[in-house]
Amino acid sequence: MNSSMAVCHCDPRSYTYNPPNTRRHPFPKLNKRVLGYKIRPFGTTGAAAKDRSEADTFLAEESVTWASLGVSDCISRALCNVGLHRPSTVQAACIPTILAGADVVVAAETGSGKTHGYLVPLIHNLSSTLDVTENAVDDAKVRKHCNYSLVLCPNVMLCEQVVRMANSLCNGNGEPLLKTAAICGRQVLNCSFFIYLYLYVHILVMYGGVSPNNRSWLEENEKYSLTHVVVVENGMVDFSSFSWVLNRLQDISERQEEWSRRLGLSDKEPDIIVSTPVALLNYLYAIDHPEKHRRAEFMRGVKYVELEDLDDKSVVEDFETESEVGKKRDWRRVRKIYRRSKQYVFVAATLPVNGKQTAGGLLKRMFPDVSWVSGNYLHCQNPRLEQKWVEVTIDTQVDALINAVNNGLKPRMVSATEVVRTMVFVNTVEAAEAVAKILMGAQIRCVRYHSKISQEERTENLVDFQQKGGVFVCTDSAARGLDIPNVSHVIQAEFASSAVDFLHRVGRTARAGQHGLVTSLFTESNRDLVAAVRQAEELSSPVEKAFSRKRGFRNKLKKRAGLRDGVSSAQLRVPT
Ligand SMILES: Nc1ncnc2c1ncn2[C@@H]1O[C@H](COP(=O)(O)OP(=O)(O)OP(=O)(O)O)[C@@H](O)[C@H]1O
Repeated sequence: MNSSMAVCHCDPRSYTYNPPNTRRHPFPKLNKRVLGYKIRPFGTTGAAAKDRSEADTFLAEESVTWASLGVSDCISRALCNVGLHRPSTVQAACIPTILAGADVVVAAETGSGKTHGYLVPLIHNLSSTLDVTENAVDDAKVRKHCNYSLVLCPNVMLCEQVVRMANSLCNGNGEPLLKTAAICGRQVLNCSFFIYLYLYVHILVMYGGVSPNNRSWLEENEKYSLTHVVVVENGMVDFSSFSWVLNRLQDISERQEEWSRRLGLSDKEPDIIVSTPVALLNYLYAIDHPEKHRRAEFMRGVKYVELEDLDDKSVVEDFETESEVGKKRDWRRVRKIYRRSKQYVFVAATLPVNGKQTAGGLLKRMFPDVSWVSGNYLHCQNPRLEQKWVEVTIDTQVDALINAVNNGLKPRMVSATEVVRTMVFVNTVEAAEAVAKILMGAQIRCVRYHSKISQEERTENLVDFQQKGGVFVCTDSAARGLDIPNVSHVIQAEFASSAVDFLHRVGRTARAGQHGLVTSLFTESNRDLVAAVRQAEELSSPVEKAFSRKRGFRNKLKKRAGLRDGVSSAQLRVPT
Protein backbone atom coordinates (compact mmCIF):
# COMPACT_ATOMS: atom_id res chain seq x y z
CA MET A 1 0.00 0.00 0.00
CA ASN A 2 2.00 2.96 -1.16
CA SER A 3 1.31 6.38 0.15
CA SER A 4 2.22 9.81 -0.99
CA MET A 5 5.92 9.53 -1.18
CA ALA A 6 8.12 11.54 1.03
CA VAL A 7 11.71 10.91 1.67
CA CYS A 8 13.41 11.00 4.93
CA HIS A 9 17.04 11.49 5.38
CA CYS A 10 18.65 11.04 8.73
CA ASP A 11 22.05 12.09 9.81
CA PRO A 12 22.87 9.21 12.11
CA ARG A 13 25.43 11.23 14.00
CA SER A 14 23.30 13.99 15.31
CA TYR A 15 19.87 12.46 14.93
CA THR A 16 18.68 15.66 13.40
CA TYR A 17 15.92 15.22 10.96
CA ASN A 18 16.92 16.90 7.73
CA PRO A 19 14.29 16.47 5.05
CA PRO A 20 16.07 17.57 1.87
CA ASN A 21 13.06 18.94 0.14
CA THR A 22 10.51 19.54 2.80
CA ARG A 23 11.98 22.48 4.68
CA ARG A 24 8.96 24.59 4.17
CA HIS A 25 6.17 23.21 6.25
CA PRO A 26 2.98 24.61 4.90
CA PHE A 27 0.49 24.81 7.69
CA PRO A 28 -2.33 22.64 6.43
CA LYS A 29 -4.76 24.99 4.77
CA LEU A 30 -7.64 22.64 5.22
CA ASN A 31 -10.71 24.64 5.66
CA LYS A 32 -13.20 22.96 3.43
CA ARG A 33 -16.43 21.35 4.33
CA VAL A 34 -16.33 17.61 3.76
CA LEU A 35 -19.55 15.69 3.92
CA GLY A 36 -21.00 18.03 6.51
CA TYR A 37 -17.94 17.76 8.72
CA LYS A 38 -16.00 20.99 8.79
CA ILE A 39 -12.31 20.42 8.37
CA ARG A 40 -10.65 23.50 9.72
CA PRO A 41 -7.03 24.55 10.03
CA PHE A 42 -5.49 22.29 12.60
CA GLY A 43 -5.03 23.72 16.03
CA THR A 44 -7.65 26.47 15.67
CA THR A 45 -10.28 26.65 18.33
CA GLY A 46 -13.30 24.46 18.43
CA ALA A 47 -16.72 25.49 17.21
CA ALA A 48 -17.67 28.84 18.66
CA ALA A 49 -20.55 28.74 21.14
CA LYS A 50 -22.90 30.06 18.46
CA ASP A 51 -22.08 27.11 16.19
CA ARG A 52 -22.57 24.54 18.90
CA SER A 53 -25.87 23.32 17.60
CA GLU A 54 -24.37 22.89 14.13
CA ALA A 55 -21.28 21.01 15.30
CA ASP A 56 -23.11 19.15 18.06
CA THR A 57 -23.80 16.11 15.87
CA PHE A 58 -21.91 12.93 16.52
CA LEU A 59 -23.24 11.35 13.34
CA ALA A 60 -22.60 12.75 9.87
CA GLU A 61 -25.47 14.19 7.84
CA GLU A 62 -28.29 11.87 6.78
CA SER A 63 -27.04 11.85 3.18
CA VAL A 64 -23.71 10.36 4.23
CA THR A 65 -23.63 6.56 4.18
CA TRP A 66 -20.83 4.03 4.42
CA ALA A 67 -21.18 3.38 0.68
CA SER A 68 -20.93 7.11 -0.07
CA LEU A 69 -17.56 7.04 1.66
CA GLY A 70 -16.36 4.28 -0.66
CA VAL A 71 -16.75 1.45 1.85
CA SER A 72 -17.57 -1.94 0.28
CA ASP A 73 -21.02 -3.48 0.68
CA CYS A 74 -19.63 -6.37 2.68
CA ILE A 75 -18.05 -4.07 5.25
CA SER A 76 -21.09 -1.74 5.28
CA ARG A 77 -23.27 -4.74 6.13
CA ALA A 78 -20.88 -5.81 8.85
CA LEU A 79 -20.97 -2.30 10.36
CA CYS A 80 -24.75 -2.18 10.31
CA ASN A 81 -24.86 -5.61 11.98
CA VAL A 82 -23.03 -4.14 14.99
CA GLY A 83 -25.27 -1.10 15.19
CA LEU A 84 -23.12 1.36 13.29
CA HIS A 85 -25.76 2.28 10.70
CA ARG A 86 -24.24 5.59 9.67
CA PRO A 87 -20.75 7.04 9.86
CA SER A 88 -19.86 9.57 12.52
CA THR A 89 -18.69 13.00 11.41
CA VAL A 90 -15.05 12.12 12.12
CA GLN A 91 -15.39 8.85 10.19
CA ALA A 92 -16.99 10.70 7.28
CA ALA A 93 -14.02 13.02 7.17
CA CYS A 94 -11.17 10.54 7.55
CA ILE A 95 -12.31 7.35 5.78
CA PRO A 96 -12.18 8.69 2.17
CA THR A 97 -8.74 10.20 2.78
CA ILE A 98 -7.34 7.00 4.26
CA LEU A 99 -8.92 4.90 1.49
CA ALA A 100 -7.16 7.14 -1.02
CA GLY A 101 -3.85 6.08 0.49
CA ALA A 102 -2.82 9.45 1.93
CA ASP A 103 -1.02 9.86 5.22
CA VAL A 104 -3.57 11.20 7.65
CA VAL A 105 -3.57 12.76 11.10
CA VAL A 106 -6.94 12.31 12.80
CA ALA A 107 -7.13 14.47 15.89
CA ALA A 108 -10.65 14.54 17.27
CA GLU A 109 -12.32 14.65 20.64
CA THR A 110 -12.76 11.56 22.74
CA GLY A 111 -15.71 9.34 21.85
CA SER A 112 -15.98 10.63 18.28
CA GLY A 113 -15.52 7.22 16.64
CA LYS A 114 -11.85 7.44 15.61
CA THR A 115 -11.26 3.70 16.06
CA HIS A 116 -13.63 2.66 13.30
CA GLY A 117 -12.46 5.75 11.45
CA TYR A 118 -9.18 3.97 10.78
CA LEU A 119 -10.22 0.32 11.10
CA VAL A 120 -12.82 0.50 8.32
CA PRO A 121 -10.46 1.80 5.60
CA LEU A 122 -7.74 -0.52 6.87
CA ILE A 123 -9.99 -3.56 6.53
CA HIS A 124 -11.31 -2.28 3.22
CA ASN A 125 -7.84 -1.83 1.75
CA LEU A 126 -6.48 -5.07 3.16
CA SER A 127 -9.46 -7.13 2.06
CA SER A 128 -9.66 -5.53 -1.37
CA THR A 129 -7.46 -8.36 -2.64
CA LEU A 130 -9.30 -11.02 -0.68
CA ASP A 131 -12.77 -12.32 -1.15
CA VAL A 132 -14.05 -11.85 2.39
CA THR A 133 -17.72 -12.38 1.65
CA GLU A 134 -19.58 -15.30 3.16
CA ASN A 135 -19.39 -17.26 -0.07
CA ALA A 136 -15.59 -17.12 -0.23
CA VAL A 137 -14.02 -20.53 0.01
CA ASP A 138 -10.98 -21.03 2.18
CA ASP A 139 -8.27 -20.96 -0.45
CA ALA A 140 -9.81 -17.83 -1.94
CA LYS A 141 -9.01 -16.15 1.35
CA VAL A 142 -5.36 -16.87 1.09
CA ARG A 143 -3.77 -13.51 0.79
CA LYS A 144 -2.52 -12.73 -2.68
CA HIS A 145 0.12 -10.32 -1.47
CA CYS A 146 1.86 -9.51 1.72
CA ASN A 147 -0.07 -6.51 2.89
CA TYR A 148 -0.26 -6.18 6.63
CA SER A 149 -1.36 -3.47 8.98
CA LEU A 150 -0.23 -2.75 12.46
CA VAL A 151 -2.10 -0.74 15.05
CA LEU A 152 0.07 0.43 17.91
CA CYS A 153 -1.76 1.14 21.14
CA PRO A 154 -0.48 2.71 24.36
CA ASN A 155 -1.70 -0.11 26.60
CA VAL A 156 -2.93 -3.68 26.67
CA MET A 157 -6.57 -2.79 27.33
CA LEU A 158 -6.69 -0.60 24.28
CA CYS A 159 -5.09 -3.35 22.19
CA GLU A 160 -7.79 -5.76 23.30
CA GLN A 161 -10.47 -3.16 22.66
CA VAL A 162 -9.28 -2.53 19.10
CA VAL A 163 -9.12 -6.27 18.44
CA ARG A 164 -12.70 -6.64 19.73
CA MET A 165 -13.92 -3.82 17.50
CA ALA A 166 -12.12 -5.22 14.43
CA ASN A 167 -13.21 -8.82 15.00
CA SER A 168 -16.80 -7.72 15.57
CA LEU A 169 -17.02 -6.86 11.85
CA CYS A 170 -18.12 -10.21 10.41
CA ASN A 171 -19.37 -11.63 7.14
CA GLY A 172 -22.68 -13.46 6.77
CA ASN A 173 -21.19 -16.62 8.29
CA GLY A 174 -20.34 -14.75 11.46
CA GLU A 175 -16.60 -14.91 10.76
CA PRO A 176 -14.50 -11.76 11.15
CA LEU A 177 -13.88 -10.16 7.77
CA LEU A 178 -10.17 -10.10 8.57
CA LYS A 179 -8.20 -11.80 11.28
CA THR A 180 -7.05 -9.41 13.96
CA ALA A 181 -4.84 -10.44 16.82
CA ALA A 182 -3.23 -8.66 19.73
CA ILE A 183 0.31 -9.23 20.91
CA CYS A 184 0.43 -7.84 24.40
CA GLY A 185 3.35 -8.79 26.55
CA ARG A 186 3.06 -8.85 30.29
CA GLN A 187 5.47 -6.01 30.55
CA VAL A 188 3.66 -3.10 29.01
CA LEU A 189 5.88 -0.10 29.24
CA ASN A 190 4.39 2.96 30.75
CA CYS A 191 3.60 4.73 27.54
CA SER A 192 4.23 8.21 28.79
CA PHE A 193 6.18 9.07 25.73
CA PHE A 194 4.48 10.27 22.64
CA ILE A 195 6.89 8.12 20.65
CA TYR A 196 5.17 4.86 21.41
CA LEU A 197 2.09 6.14 19.69
CA TYR A 198 3.88 7.45 16.64
CA LEU A 199 6.42 4.71 16.36
CA TYR A 200 7.37 3.28 13.09
CA VAL A 201 7.92 0.20 15.15
CA HIS A 202 11.48 0.29 14.15
CA ILE A 203 12.89 -1.14 17.30
CA LEU A 204 15.76 1.27 17.35
CA VAL A 205 13.54 4.31 17.33
CA MET A 206 11.69 2.80 20.18
CA TYR A 207 14.40 2.58 22.70
CA GLY A 208 14.73 6.34 22.95
CA GLY A 209 11.76 6.38 25.19
CA VAL A 210 11.85 3.32 27.35
CA SER A 211 13.03 3.38 30.92
CA PRO A 212 16.79 3.08 31.49
CA ASN A 213 16.74 -0.63 32.30
CA ASN A 214 14.86 -1.49 29.09
CA ARG A 215 17.08 0.85 27.18
CA SER A 216 20.25 -1.06 28.03
CA TRP A 217 18.56 -4.32 27.09
CA LEU A 218 17.52 -2.86 23.77
CA GLU A 219 20.90 -1.30 23.12
CA GLU A 220 22.66 -4.58 23.48
CA ASN A 221 19.95 -6.20 21.41
CA GLU A 222 19.58 -3.48 18.88
CA LYS A 223 19.06 -5.71 15.89
CA TYR A 224 15.55 -5.20 14.83
CA SER A 225 13.70 -3.38 12.26
CA LEU A 226 10.17 -3.93 11.33
CA THR A 227 8.24 -2.57 8.48
CA HIS A 228 4.59 -3.17 9.24
CA VAL A 229 3.31 0.07 10.54
CA VAL A 230 0.22 1.63 9.13
CA VAL A 231 -1.79 2.93 12.00
CA VAL A 232 -1.10 4.13 15.43
CA GLU A 233 -3.85 4.50 17.91
CA ASN A 234 -4.58 7.20 20.39
CA GLY A 235 -2.10 9.98 20.84
CA MET A 236 -0.94 11.73 23.93
CA VAL A 237 1.61 14.37 24.45
CA ASP A 238 5.01 14.08 25.95
CA PHE A 239 7.77 15.20 23.72
CA SER A 240 10.91 14.56 25.65
CA SER A 241 12.06 11.91 23.21
CA PHE A 242 9.54 12.36 20.47
CA SER A 243 11.68 14.46 18.15
CA TRP A 244 14.65 12.16 18.69
CA VAL A 245 12.54 9.19 17.82
CA LEU A 246 10.78 10.65 14.80
CA ASN A 247 14.18 11.68 13.55
CA ARG A 248 14.97 8.00 13.35
CA LEU A 249 11.73 7.36 11.52
CA GLN A 250 12.75 5.57 8.37
CA ASP A 251 11.04 3.41 5.93
CA ILE A 252 12.80 0.17 5.17
CA SER A 253 10.34 -1.22 2.70
CA GLU A 254 12.97 -3.10 0.73
CA ARG A 255 13.27 -5.38 3.74
CA GLN A 256 9.54 -5.81 3.97
CA GLU A 257 9.42 -9.18 2.28
CA GLU A 258 12.30 -10.40 4.40
CA TRP A 259 10.60 -9.26 7.56
CA SER A 260 7.27 -10.71 6.58
CA ARG A 261 9.05 -14.04 6.33
CA ARG A 262 11.01 -13.49 9.53
CA LEU A 263 7.90 -12.42 11.39
CA GLY A 264 6.35 -15.67 10.33
CA LEU A 265 3.51 -13.70 8.84
CA SER A 266 2.44 -16.43 6.51
CA ASP A 267 -0.92 -16.43 4.83
CA LYS A 268 -2.42 -17.93 7.93
CA GLU A 269 -1.22 -15.06 10.10
CA PRO A 270 -3.54 -12.23 11.19
CA ASP A 271 -4.09 -9.52 8.63
CA ILE A 272 -4.00 -6.81 11.24
CA ILE A 273 -1.72 -7.00 14.25
CA VAL A 274 -2.51 -4.90 17.28
CA SER A 275 0.35 -4.66 19.67
CA THR A 276 1.91 -2.67 22.42
CA PRO A 277 5.39 -1.68 21.28
CA VAL A 278 7.32 -3.64 23.87
CA ALA A 279 5.31 -6.80 23.20
CA LEU A 280 6.25 -6.54 19.57
CA LEU A 281 9.87 -6.22 20.56
CA ASN A 282 9.68 -9.43 22.59
CA TYR A 283 7.89 -11.16 19.74
CA LEU A 284 10.57 -10.18 17.26
CA TYR A 285 13.37 -11.04 19.60
CA ALA A 286 12.08 -14.57 19.71
CA ILE A 287 12.21 -15.06 15.98
CA ASP A 288 14.96 -12.98 14.56
CA HIS A 289 18.64 -13.69 13.96
CA PRO A 290 19.93 -10.74 11.99
CA GLU A 291 23.44 -10.39 10.71
CA LYS A 292 24.54 -8.12 13.49
CA HIS A 293 26.93 -5.92 11.60
CA ARG A 294 24.70 -4.71 8.81
CA ARG A 295 21.66 -4.61 10.98
CA ALA A 296 23.18 -2.27 13.49
CA GLU A 297 24.42 0.13 10.86
CA PHE A 298 21.24 -0.19 8.92
CA MET A 299 19.37 0.87 11.99
CA ARG A 300 21.46 3.96 12.26
CA GLY A 301 20.02 5.22 9.03
CA VAL A 302 23.12 4.37 7.11
CA LYS A 303 23.17 1.42 4.82
CA TYR A 304 26.26 -0.40 3.68
CA VAL A 305 25.83 -1.38 0.10
CA GLU A 306 28.15 -2.75 -2.51
CA LEU A 307 29.21 0.10 -4.70
CA GLU A 308 27.53 -1.37 -7.74
CA ASP A 309 24.28 -1.52 -5.81
CA LEU A 310 24.09 2.22 -5.72
CA ASP A 311 21.17 3.52 -7.65
CA ASP A 312 21.14 7.04 -8.93
CA LYS A 313 18.94 8.13 -6.08
CA SER A 314 21.47 7.28 -3.46
CA VAL A 315 23.33 10.25 -2.19
CA VAL A 316 26.89 9.08 -1.94
CA GLU A 317 28.48 11.16 0.73
CA ASP A 318 32.15 11.88 0.86
CA PHE A 319 32.87 9.28 3.42
CA GLU A 320 36.15 7.48 3.52
CA THR A 321 35.75 3.95 2.36
CA GLU A 322 34.87 1.61 5.13
CA SER A 323 37.49 -0.88 5.98
CA GLU A 324 37.64 -3.55 8.60
CA VAL A 325 40.83 -4.25 10.41
CA GLY A 326 43.02 -6.39 8.16
CA LYS A 327 40.42 -6.50 5.43
CA LYS A 328 40.01 -3.61 3.03
CA ARG A 329 36.65 -3.70 1.37
CA ASP A 330 35.35 -1.58 -1.38
CA TRP A 331 32.34 -0.71 0.68
CA ARG A 332 31.44 2.90 1.05
CA ARG A 333 29.14 4.35 3.59
CA VAL A 334 26.19 5.59 1.67
CA ARG A 335 23.51 7.68 3.13
CA LYS A 336 20.60 6.24 1.31
CA ILE A 337 17.43 8.18 1.02
CA TYR A 338 14.76 5.92 2.35
CA ARG A 339 11.54 5.98 0.50
CA ARG A 340 8.58 5.34 2.68
CA SER A 341 6.31 2.70 1.29
CA LYS A 342 3.81 2.82 4.12
CA GLN A 343 0.71 4.77 4.71
CA TYR A 344 0.62 6.40 8.12
CA VAL A 345 -2.48 7.24 10.03
CA PHE A 346 -1.95 9.05 13.30
CA VAL A 347 -4.92 9.03 15.64
CA ALA A 348 -5.14 11.18 18.73
CA ALA A 349 -7.67 12.76 21.03
CA THR A 350 -5.04 15.29 22.16
CA LEU A 351 -2.50 16.71 19.78
CA PRO A 352 -1.19 20.20 20.55
CA VAL A 353 0.45 21.82 17.53
CA ASN A 354 1.80 25.07 18.95
CA GLY A 355 5.54 24.94 19.06
CA LYS A 356 8.19 23.09 17.12
CA GLN A 357 8.62 20.37 19.69
CA THR A 358 4.95 19.56 20.07
CA ALA A 359 3.72 16.37 18.50
CA GLY A 360 1.69 18.31 15.97
CA GLY A 361 4.62 20.54 15.11
CA LEU A 362 6.87 17.56 14.57
CA LEU A 363 4.31 15.70 12.52
CA LYS A 364 3.99 18.76 10.29
CA ARG A 365 7.72 18.66 9.77
CA MET A 366 8.03 14.94 9.28
CA PHE A 367 4.93 14.50 7.15
CA PRO A 368 4.48 17.75 5.24
CA ASP A 369 2.01 16.13 2.83
CA VAL A 370 -0.15 14.60 5.50
CA SER A 371 -3.89 15.35 5.50
CA TRP A 372 -5.22 16.71 8.78
CA VAL A 373 -8.66 15.88 10.04
CA SER A 374 -9.50 17.83 13.14
CA GLY A 375 -12.59 17.39 15.28
CA ASN A 376 -14.85 20.34 15.99
CA TYR A 377 -14.26 19.88 19.70
CA LEU A 378 -10.60 18.91 19.70
CA HIS A 379 -9.10 19.94 23.06
CA CYS A 380 -12.44 21.54 23.89
CA GLN A 381 -15.13 20.35 26.21
CA ASN A 382 -17.95 18.45 24.69
CA PRO A 383 -21.25 20.44 24.65
CA ARG A 384 -23.12 17.27 25.69
CA LEU A 385 -21.16 17.29 28.91
CA GLU A 386 -22.64 18.83 32.07
CA GLN A 387 -19.88 20.00 34.40
CA LYS A 388 -20.14 20.43 38.18
CA TRP A 389 -17.37 22.05 40.18
CA VAL A 390 -17.18 21.51 43.94
CA GLU A 391 -14.56 23.25 46.05
CA VAL A 392 -13.60 21.13 49.05
CA THR A 393 -11.26 21.27 52.03
CA ILE A 394 -9.50 18.43 53.78
CA ASP A 395 -12.47 18.26 56.18
CA THR A 396 -15.24 18.29 53.56
CA GLN A 397 -13.66 16.13 50.86
CA VAL A 398 -15.10 12.82 52.05
CA ASP A 399 -18.70 14.05 52.32
CA ALA A 400 -18.44 15.83 48.99
CA LEU A 401 -17.14 12.66 47.34
CA ILE A 402 -19.91 10.49 48.76
CA ASN A 403 -22.56 13.05 47.81
CA ALA A 404 -21.19 13.27 44.29
CA VAL A 405 -21.27 9.47 43.92
CA ASN A 406 -24.79 9.18 45.33
CA ASN A 407 -26.00 12.08 43.21
CA GLY A 408 -24.47 10.55 40.10
CA LEU A 409 -26.01 7.14 40.79
CA LYS A 410 -29.42 8.63 40.13
CA PRO A 411 -28.45 11.00 37.27
CA ARG A 412 -31.07 12.72 35.20
CA MET A 413 -29.34 11.41 32.04
CA VAL A 414 -30.40 7.77 32.24
CA SER A 415 -33.71 6.17 32.97
CA ALA A 416 -34.15 4.52 36.38
CA THR A 417 -34.06 1.04 34.82
CA GLU A 418 -30.74 1.46 33.07
CA VAL A 419 -27.46 0.28 34.58
CA VAL A 420 -25.66 3.33 36.02
CA ARG A 421 -21.91 3.60 35.65
CA THR A 422 -19.77 6.12 37.56
CA MET A 423 -16.00 6.49 37.12
CA VAL A 424 -14.07 8.10 39.98
CA PHE A 425 -10.62 9.36 38.92
CA VAL A 426 -7.69 9.99 41.24
CA ASN A 427 -4.04 10.73 40.52
CA THR A 428 -2.28 7.96 42.41
CA VAL A 429 -2.66 4.31 43.36
CA GLU A 430 -2.71 5.23 47.04
CA ALA A 431 -5.56 7.65 46.42
CA ALA A 432 -7.48 4.96 44.52
CA GLU A 433 -7.16 2.56 47.46
CA ALA A 434 -8.14 5.32 49.92
CA VAL A 435 -11.19 6.38 47.91
CA ALA A 436 -12.32 2.77 47.42
CA LYS A 437 -12.10 2.27 51.18
CA ILE A 438 -14.18 5.40 51.82
CA LEU A 439 -16.88 4.34 49.39
CA MET A 440 -17.05 0.79 50.71
CA GLY A 441 -17.27 2.26 54.20
CA ALA A 442 -20.28 4.21 52.99
CA GLN A 443 -21.85 0.99 51.65
CA ILE A 444 -21.20 2.03 48.04
CA ARG A 445 -20.12 -0.95 45.93
CA CYS A 446 -17.05 -0.16 43.81
CA VAL A 447 -14.22 -1.85 41.89
CA ARG A 448 -10.67 -0.58 41.58
CA TYR A 449 -8.47 -0.21 38.52
CA HIS A 450 -4.82 0.88 38.74
CA SER A 451 -1.31 -0.28 37.90
CA LYS A 452 -0.74 -2.12 41.18
CA ILE A 453 -3.56 -4.52 40.36
CA SER A 454 -2.74 -7.50 38.14
CA GLN A 455 -3.75 -7.35 34.48
CA GLU A 456 -6.16 -10.22 35.02
CA GLU A 457 -7.90 -8.50 37.94
CA ARG A 458 -8.04 -5.24 36.00
CA THR A 459 -9.70 -6.99 33.06
CA GLU A 460 -12.11 -8.72 35.45
CA ASN A 461 -13.02 -5.45 37.17
CA LEU A 462 -13.47 -3.72 33.83
CA VAL A 463 -15.85 -6.42 32.56
CA ASP A 464 -17.71 -6.35 35.88
CA PHE A 465 -18.13 -2.56 35.61
CA GLN A 466 -19.23 -2.80 31.96
CA GLN A 467 -21.79 -5.47 32.74
CA LYS A 468 -23.06 -4.59 36.21
CA GLY A 469 -22.32 -0.84 36.36
CA GLY A 470 -21.71 0.72 39.76
CA VAL A 471 -18.61 2.74 40.71
CA PHE A 472 -15.18 2.31 39.09
CA VAL A 473 -12.34 3.87 41.09
CA CYS A 474 -9.37 4.37 38.81
CA THR A 475 -6.20 6.26 37.98
CA ASP A 476 -5.45 7.73 34.56
CA SER A 477 -4.55 4.26 33.29
CA ALA A 478 -8.30 3.96 32.59
CA ALA A 479 -8.58 7.42 31.04
CA ARG A 480 -6.95 6.82 27.71
CA GLY A 481 -9.00 5.44 24.90
CA LEU A 482 -10.97 2.88 26.90
CA ASP A 483 -14.44 2.76 25.46
CA ILE A 484 -16.90 1.80 28.20
CA PRO A 485 -20.38 2.42 26.79
CA ASN A 486 -22.91 4.39 28.83
CA VAL A 487 -20.71 5.82 31.57
CA SER A 488 -23.09 8.48 32.80
CA HIS A 489 -20.95 10.16 35.46
CA VAL A 490 -17.23 10.94 35.84
CA ILE A 491 -16.01 12.25 39.19
CA GLN A 492 -12.57 13.75 39.67
CA ALA A 493 -11.91 13.05 43.33
CA GLU A 494 -8.48 14.55 42.63
CA PHE A 495 -8.32 17.15 39.90
CA ALA A 496 -6.36 16.08 36.80
CA SER A 497 -2.69 16.92 36.74
CA SER A 498 -2.49 17.90 33.07
CA ALA A 499 -4.64 19.16 30.24
CA VAL A 500 -4.28 15.84 28.46
CA ASP A 501 -5.41 13.80 31.44
CA PHE A 502 -8.32 16.18 32.09
CA LEU A 503 -9.58 15.80 28.51
CA HIS A 504 -9.20 12.02 28.53
CA ARG A 505 -10.90 11.68 31.90
CA VAL A 506 -13.96 13.74 31.03
CA GLY A 507 -14.01 11.96 27.65
CA ARG A 508 -15.02 8.69 29.33
CA THR A 509 -18.59 9.97 29.41
CA ALA A 510 -20.76 11.77 26.82
CA ARG A 511 -19.37 9.49 24.10
CA ALA A 512 -20.92 8.65 20.74
CA GLY A 513 -23.45 11.44 20.94
CA GLN A 514 -24.64 10.66 24.47
CA HIS A 515 -24.88 13.10 27.37
CA GLY A 516 -22.83 12.87 30.53
CA LEU A 517 -22.07 14.52 33.86
CA VAL A 518 -18.64 15.40 35.25
CA THR A 519 -18.20 16.41 38.90
CA SER A 520 -14.77 17.86 39.70
CA LEU A 521 -13.71 18.21 43.33
CA PHE A 522 -10.96 20.73 43.78
CA THR A 523 -9.18 22.39 46.68
CA GLU A 524 -8.10 25.96 47.26
CA SER A 525 -4.63 25.23 45.89
CA ASN A 526 -5.94 24.57 42.40
CA ARG A 527 -8.77 27.08 42.48
CA ASP A 528 -7.40 29.45 39.88
CA LEU A 529 -6.38 26.66 37.57
CA VAL A 530 -9.92 25.35 37.74
CA ALA A 531 -11.08 28.89 36.95
CA ALA A 532 -8.89 28.83 33.84
CA VAL A 533 -10.40 25.50 32.74
CA ARG A 534 -13.92 26.78 33.35
CA GLN A 535 -13.17 29.90 31.38
CA ALA A 536 -11.92 27.77 28.48
CA GLU A 537 -15.18 25.89 28.67
CA GLU A 538 -17.23 29.10 28.61
CA LEU A 539 -15.33 30.42 25.60
CA SER A 540 -15.28 26.95 24.00
CA SER A 541 -11.57 27.49 23.52
CA PRO A 542 -9.02 24.66 23.82
CA VAL A 543 -8.42 23.51 27.37
CA GLU A 544 -4.77 22.85 26.80
CA LYS A 545 -4.07 26.58 27.09
CA ALA A 546 -5.14 26.39 30.74
CA PHE A 547 -2.22 24.21 31.64
CA SER A 548 1.42 24.84 30.88
CA ARG A 549 2.37 22.10 28.51
CA LYS A 550 5.88 21.77 29.87
CA ARG A 551 4.99 21.14 33.48
CA GLY A 552 2.23 18.97 34.80
CA PHE A 553 -0.58 20.45 36.86
CA ARG A 554 0.93 18.95 39.97
CA ASN A 555 4.06 21.13 39.76
CA LYS A 556 1.95 24.27 39.57
CA LEU A 557 -0.25 23.04 42.34
CA LYS A 558 2.69 22.35 44.67
CA LYS A 559 4.35 25.64 43.82
CA ARG A 560 1.17 27.62 44.37
CA ALA A 561 0.32 25.84 47.58
CA GLY A 562 3.87 26.22 48.90
CA LEU A 563 3.90 29.93 48.08
CA ARG A 564 0.51 30.77 49.48
CA ASP A 565 0.25 28.80 52.63
CA GLY A 566 3.88 28.24 53.41
CA VAL A 567 2.94 24.60 53.65
CA SER A 568 5.02 21.92 52.05
CA SER A 569 3.43 20.23 49.10
CA ALA A 570 3.61 17.03 51.10
CA GLN A 571 0.61 18.25 53.08
CA LEU A 572 -1.54 18.29 49.98
CA ARG A 573 -3.48 15.17 50.73
CA VAL A 574 -5.93 13.09 48.87
CA PRO A 575 -9.51 13.35 50.17
CA THR A 576 -9.48 10.76 52.95
N1 LIG B 1 -20.77 5.33 13.24
C1 LIG B 1 -21.08 5.09 14.51
N2 LIG B 1 -22.37 5.01 14.90
C2 LIG B 1 -22.70 4.75 16.18
N3 LIG B 1 -21.79 4.55 17.18
C3 LIG B 1 -20.49 4.63 16.84
C4 LIG B 1 -20.06 4.89 15.51
N4 LIG B 1 -18.69 4.89 15.49
C5 LIG B 1 -18.29 4.62 16.76
N5 LIG B 1 -19.35 4.47 17.56
C6 LIG B 1 -19.32 4.19 19.00
O1 LIG B 1 -18.77 5.35 19.63
C7 LIG B 1 -18.03 4.95 20.80
C8 LIG B 1 -16.68 5.66 20.78
O2 LIG B 1 -15.95 5.16 19.68
P1 LIG B 1 -14.35 5.17 19.75
O3 LIG B 1 -13.88 4.48 20.99
O4 LIG B 1 -13.83 4.71 18.45
O5 LIG B 1 -14.09 6.75 19.93
P2 LIG B 1 -12.66 7.45 19.99
O6 LIG B 1 -12.77 8.73 19.26
O7 LIG B 1 -11.61 6.48 19.55
O8 LIG B 1 -12.54 7.73 21.55
P3 LIG B 1 -11.16 7.91 22.39
O9 LIG B 1 -10.50 9.15 21.84
O10 LIG B 1 -11.60 8.04 23.78
O11 LIG B 1 -10.35 6.66 22.13
C9 LIG B 1 -17.90 3.43 20.73
O12 LIG B 1 -18.78 2.85 21.67
C10 LIG B 1 -18.36 3.07 19.32
O13 LIG B 1 -19.00 1.82 19.29
